[in-house]
Amino acid sequence: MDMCSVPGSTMDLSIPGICEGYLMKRRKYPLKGWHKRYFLLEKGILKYSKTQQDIQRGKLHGSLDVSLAVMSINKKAKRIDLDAGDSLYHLKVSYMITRTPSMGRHSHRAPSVADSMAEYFDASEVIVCESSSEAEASDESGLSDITTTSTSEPEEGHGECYRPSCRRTTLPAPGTDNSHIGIMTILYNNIGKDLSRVSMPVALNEPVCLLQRLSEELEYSELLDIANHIDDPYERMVYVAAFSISGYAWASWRYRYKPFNPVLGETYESHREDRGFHYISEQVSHHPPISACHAESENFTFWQDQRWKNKFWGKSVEIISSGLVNVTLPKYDDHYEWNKAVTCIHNVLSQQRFLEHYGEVVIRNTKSDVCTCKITFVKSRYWSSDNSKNEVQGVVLDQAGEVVHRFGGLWHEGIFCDTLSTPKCIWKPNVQPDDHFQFYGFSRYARELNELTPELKAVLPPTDTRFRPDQRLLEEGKVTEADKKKDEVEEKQRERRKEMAKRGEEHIPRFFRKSLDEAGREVWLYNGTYWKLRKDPGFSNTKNLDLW
Ligand SMILES: CC(C)CCC[C@@H](C)[C@H]1CC[C@H]2[C@@H]3CC=C4C[C@@H](O)CC[C@]4(C)[C@H]3CC[C@]12C
Repeated sequence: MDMCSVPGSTMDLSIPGICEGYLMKRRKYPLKGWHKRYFLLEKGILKYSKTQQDIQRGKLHGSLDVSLAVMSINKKAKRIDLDAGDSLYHLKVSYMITRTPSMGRHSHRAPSVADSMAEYFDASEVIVCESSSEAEASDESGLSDITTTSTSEPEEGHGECYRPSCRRTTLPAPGTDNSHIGIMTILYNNIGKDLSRVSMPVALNEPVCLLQRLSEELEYSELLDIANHIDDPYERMVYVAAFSISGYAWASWRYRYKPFNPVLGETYESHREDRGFHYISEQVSHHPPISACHAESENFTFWQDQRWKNKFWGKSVEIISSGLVNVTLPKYDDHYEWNKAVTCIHNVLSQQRFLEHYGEVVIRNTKSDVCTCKITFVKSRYWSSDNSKNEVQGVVLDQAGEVVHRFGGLWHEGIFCDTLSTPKCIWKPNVQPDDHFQFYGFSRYARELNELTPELKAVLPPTDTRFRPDQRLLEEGKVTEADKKKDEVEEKQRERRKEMAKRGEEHIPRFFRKSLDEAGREVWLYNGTYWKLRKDPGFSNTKNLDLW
């Protein structure tokens, strides 16, 4: 693609001239499509605006230092991808002219697709929602309405204890510093390989696995308990939406370690009497990795199968999940389903790493079309101040598409809705423990996930993550031993696969079965046997997989 050629020889080492002209720039997530922008590349700095006049007037929409970005050319799509670490750009050529300082301006413009496309303003790309300011989301006065079970103080003198306060509040050992580990080197040594097959040093791990992380999406299950008692369908939707957003809050603290990949057949249960639900999950496929889960309570059922793809852009990784989340509320016979936002690990190779969610999440009630909900996780603009970070905005729409409720806030700070009869904060994350940095950025809830009490030990199947030895060693701070064990666990998994292949057998998950949903998508559904078997005859009396 001859985008910018300085007349003369290819060996011309003189300072390149200014390149300028119109390019098509992919619109910010989630708004698909392209819009035309005027770009100017001078001394390695790429600036852009809506028009040439705007550039001249210094009215920039953005600028970036190309020498610090990773550029990749997608010939087939005729696209240039620029990963600046803090943000990702996708550009397409429509027409570009070259101007060297000595040349006059060639301001001819070729007709292009750009002309036929609708014009959009960057600023109006997001739904403007008055109620979503940071100030309001963190307005203490509005917060008294939230009911949280997890922050309530324990009652004194309580006999049998399953209150959150009786669970452990810290981990046996703090996390070790892993900043010295060269992820670059690991990647270079594995060029061309499927990264999910590359064994990473355990020091990059946190002592929970993806099945446990999936269960963290239920940390704010009280929002569903509330939703199951709201007669008004629009208001009910607001609470379901807040629940879907609450599952993203961990990202502002959990960017330094990666969870363990569950081995095929690994299970994880979470029996939360204090919260009124029981959760079961299983790794049902290894390549591609798929984790299925199912939770039940008096007030809701919750299930999903998590499958995702990674896109590495040079500095950042985008994680695109394809499974849908499902929630039913028995009182109103509702069945909600929604997609997931994209999670981006910015600057994945460096210490400036941070996570961002963006994209549009649509919640539908498959049992009724009274209302739908659209949530936008706003992609932050790198040139704007920090307060646009982590913004999320949503609307509940009626059948005619009219807005009934608006809500918004920041996914790491809280969600406020001012269209309810009493405007209020719908959700606010629990306060992080003071020492969270030392302990992998774990919330109180996350610290409880891998706890193995004697009572649990007696009833869990041996495939439960809590028995996974390498993860346990890491939790205890024994990194060297954990590393060795991790190799063994992975080797054992490979052996098992080989054996099965030899026998021509296919792995059959134990608690989930493959099925098709109404839209014909492949889904994994709970087969209803886990809690029954646990009770009778008990997992110590059943045949279980030997995973480690
Ligand atoms: C190189 C390493 C140490 C950097 C840390 C990477 C961390 C931040 C990455 C590794 C694996 C990632 C997870 C992989 C899969 C999913 C499922 C998706 O539906 C939501 C995001 C989520 C939960 C990702 C969040 C970010 C994550 C935890």
